[in-house]
Amino acid sequence: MTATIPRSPITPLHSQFQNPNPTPLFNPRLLPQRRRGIPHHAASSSSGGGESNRHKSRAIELQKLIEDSPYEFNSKDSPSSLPRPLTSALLSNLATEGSHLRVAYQGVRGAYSESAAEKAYPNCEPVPCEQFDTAFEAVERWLVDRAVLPIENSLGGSIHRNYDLLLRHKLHIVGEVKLAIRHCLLANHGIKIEDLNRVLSHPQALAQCENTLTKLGLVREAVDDTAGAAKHVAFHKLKDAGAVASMAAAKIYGLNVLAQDIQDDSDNVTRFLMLAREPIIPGTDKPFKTSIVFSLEEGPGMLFKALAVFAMRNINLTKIESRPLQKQALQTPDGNATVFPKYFPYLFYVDFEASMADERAQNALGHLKEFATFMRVLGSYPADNGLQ
Ligand SMILES: O=C(O)C(=O)C[C@]1(C(=O)O)C=C[C@@H](O)C=C1
Repeated sequence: MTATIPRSPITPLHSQFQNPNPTPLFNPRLLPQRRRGIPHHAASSSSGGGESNRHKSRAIELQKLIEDSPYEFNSKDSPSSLPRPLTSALLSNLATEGSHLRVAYQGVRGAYSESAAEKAYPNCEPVPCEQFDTAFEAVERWLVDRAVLPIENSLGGSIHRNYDLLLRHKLHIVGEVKLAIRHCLLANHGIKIEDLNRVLSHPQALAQCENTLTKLGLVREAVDDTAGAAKHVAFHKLKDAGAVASMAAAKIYGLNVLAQDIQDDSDNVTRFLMLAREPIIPGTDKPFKTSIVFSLEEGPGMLFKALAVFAMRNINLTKIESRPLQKQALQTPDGNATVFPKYFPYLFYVDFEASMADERAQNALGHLKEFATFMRVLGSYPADNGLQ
């Protein structure tokens, strides 16, 4: 059963954006060229100018970054201070520098995804979105600069919707961030655990607390996000319902914490992807991961053959996910009956531990392309090895 959650006071972005042609928050192509000896291609992607103050200050920030960059030189400089090429370190700093970035996440204030956005881009402005699709669309339409979305959880598994959306949209994975998820059981003040009949939360959160909720005999009700559940319980002053959400959500919505760390395993980690309109330049200066999606002809040993392109180059795979290609039912020519194919066609999503700048990765993908019916690189990005 899905409860209806009232809108946040700061209304989250929803899919039907009002302005069909929103002004880009920062479109490098619209900015004037750099004046002080910066090579054309560097200047065109980094200097300032814009309409709003926010836009201007963003441009100034980026201008300053370029001024501090190894490209800075003037005609009186000695040869040793001639421009040095951009390094991947500089570019990935640009990519992870959070100040003034607007970052879309799914949910309302207090959602784990908001914490993930703040962890990925410190000092960013997190922008709540109603659905995952909305966050993808917000980046594509320049309403925000990045999106941070959950992709898998150590207890609940994959967030399939986001795998499907990665393919449907043209965004690039520019990073990953892992967040420890510690769920609390929240209720209005004065309510005891014994008073509760039901509990509201995001389906992933409910799944991650399966054992505790079963022991308590609570009926689960799925809603869009954990913080939205907390908000609903507080807003409607519910007496028979609690919410599974974060400690942050308890504070924001003024709820009491009835139980802490109710997830089935104390090591509960969600991995989030950082998405942008442009890819980052892959480096080899730190551990990188690459995410791809491909499909194969039906036949014996095809997947084995596909995975062997990595094994034979000693490339470690960190994740494989298969998703049905969404045309499982075929109409007959008369349009009346439905023919089911003998096999469901599948898409395979694979993450591996190598940068696209690594020759082994290029060779592996070149090899895979020889027999894959479709292949796309979703992104090559620094690995988050912080939470293991
Ligand atoms: O509901 C939230 O707070 C979310 O950020 C969503 C979400 C998810 O989709 O997996 C994120 C992290 C947790 O695993 C539980 C829920």
